[in-house]
Amino acid sequence: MMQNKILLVDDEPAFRELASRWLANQNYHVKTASSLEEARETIAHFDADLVLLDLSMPPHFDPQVTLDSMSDFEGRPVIIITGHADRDLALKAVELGAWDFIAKPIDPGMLAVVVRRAITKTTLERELNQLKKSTQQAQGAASYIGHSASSHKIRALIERIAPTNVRVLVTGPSGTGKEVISRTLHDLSHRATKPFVSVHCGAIPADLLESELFGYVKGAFTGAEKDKVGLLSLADGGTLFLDEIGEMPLAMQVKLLRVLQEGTFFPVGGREQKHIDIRVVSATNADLLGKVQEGSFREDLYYRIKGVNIETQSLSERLEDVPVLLQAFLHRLQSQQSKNLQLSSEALQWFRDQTWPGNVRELKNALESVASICPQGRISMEDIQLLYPSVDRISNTQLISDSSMSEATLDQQVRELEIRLIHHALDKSQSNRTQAAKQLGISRQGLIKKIERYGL
Ligand SMILES: Nc1ncnc2c1ncn2[C@@H]1O[C@H](COP(=O)(O)OP(=O)(O)OP(=O)(O)O)[C@@H](O)[C@H]1O
Repeated sequence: MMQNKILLVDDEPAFRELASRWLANQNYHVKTASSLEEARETIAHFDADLVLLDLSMPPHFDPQVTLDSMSDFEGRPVIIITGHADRDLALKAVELGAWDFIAKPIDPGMLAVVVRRAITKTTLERELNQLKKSTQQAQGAASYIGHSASSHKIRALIERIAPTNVRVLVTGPSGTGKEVISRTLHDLSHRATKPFVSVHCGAIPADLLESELFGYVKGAFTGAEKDKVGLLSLADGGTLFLDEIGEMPLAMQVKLLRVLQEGTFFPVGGREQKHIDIRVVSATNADLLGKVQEGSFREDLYYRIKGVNIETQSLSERLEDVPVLLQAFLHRLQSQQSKNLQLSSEALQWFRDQTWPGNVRELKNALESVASICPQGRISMEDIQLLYPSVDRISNTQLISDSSMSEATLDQQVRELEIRLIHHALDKSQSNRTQAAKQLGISRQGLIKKIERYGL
């Protein structure tokens, strides 16, 4: 059976010796440290399931310093060892996230119970995380939905690069799933159980961005009444998602470059250098190279963040994704609203016929709005017309059954019908021939030939 690992941190040699021998007899693998510094070094290569931490440690013998150091053992339960006089501090430690405390002189029976409970908790949490990870891995990049060749390619790329540490730049129009891609890269990586921290570089005012990212120390500026941990530290071990990176102010770009080069930074007003281990995934809908050329984005930073580039396409260039996206969103809505939702064939056609300049975000919002006002489960054109009063109700089926054609020959009818369908598709796609061809289910070349043949 696998032995659980315990790190015992205490400056009293006799206590270390006795307690570690006793725990080893209980079949735990124990390592000891006599100072906080030694504890930090040990934990770097000894993946302890539990830390037993004396509250008063050299060189400071200041319990507050020990409490501050608890973040070094993050992800593992910490049991505080106290003298009787430290009871209030021990309670404070529990408030700050310690699993429990135990007072000296230690009762071995009590120690056994507290240690076993804490280890059971870590083991269960690890199993749960493992289970989540294997479910996610089994699904692969399925959360990025789409049937088009471009969507298949994106999923394949995500699955290939997610397990690596390579930096990724996701580019493409707004609402095309850049954040979905970034999140999936994280979920399929070995960092999945650590945080995914998303920073919208354009939404945070330039003068606040530095303190938001790097954090600050008490007194760094007016109003800094206590230390604040920045987003970079919160993302430690996980993924930092820099959304709209093209909007990052130039002064901040220099500072970010240093973090990416050295993996270190100073909180605002602080002297203690922080080390972080993050994977950076950035996204933009701007032309970043264009920004480099015009001087508003640093070239060195561009090459630092670029790593692998994943490029999304606008929805109008991959209209074949619309039905499968609708189906997935309907499915999600169904489980949220616990009502059976369906699209009538006319409604489905309407969704397929739109150009969706806001891409998947707009498609999803439109579906959600229409579904929310649909009285029964079946979404019809009446529901759509309530929200989109200018909707053109001419559907392809109606075009085909137009009675004014019934007297003409079959060839003439086909010609008339084709001309009307082509006009309809060109109107809908604002004369974009590629999109119109897709809507009609023919190649672009085929459409151009028909346009020439009919003199349109
Ligand atoms: N391929 C997709 N599969 C599943 N959901 C998608 C897909 N593309 C977009 N979405 C959904 O569309 C919405 C917008 O997606 P997302 O925020 O990832 O786009 P974005 O490209 O990052 O947009 P922006 O550039 O405006 O930040 C979200 O609700 C997301 O779930």
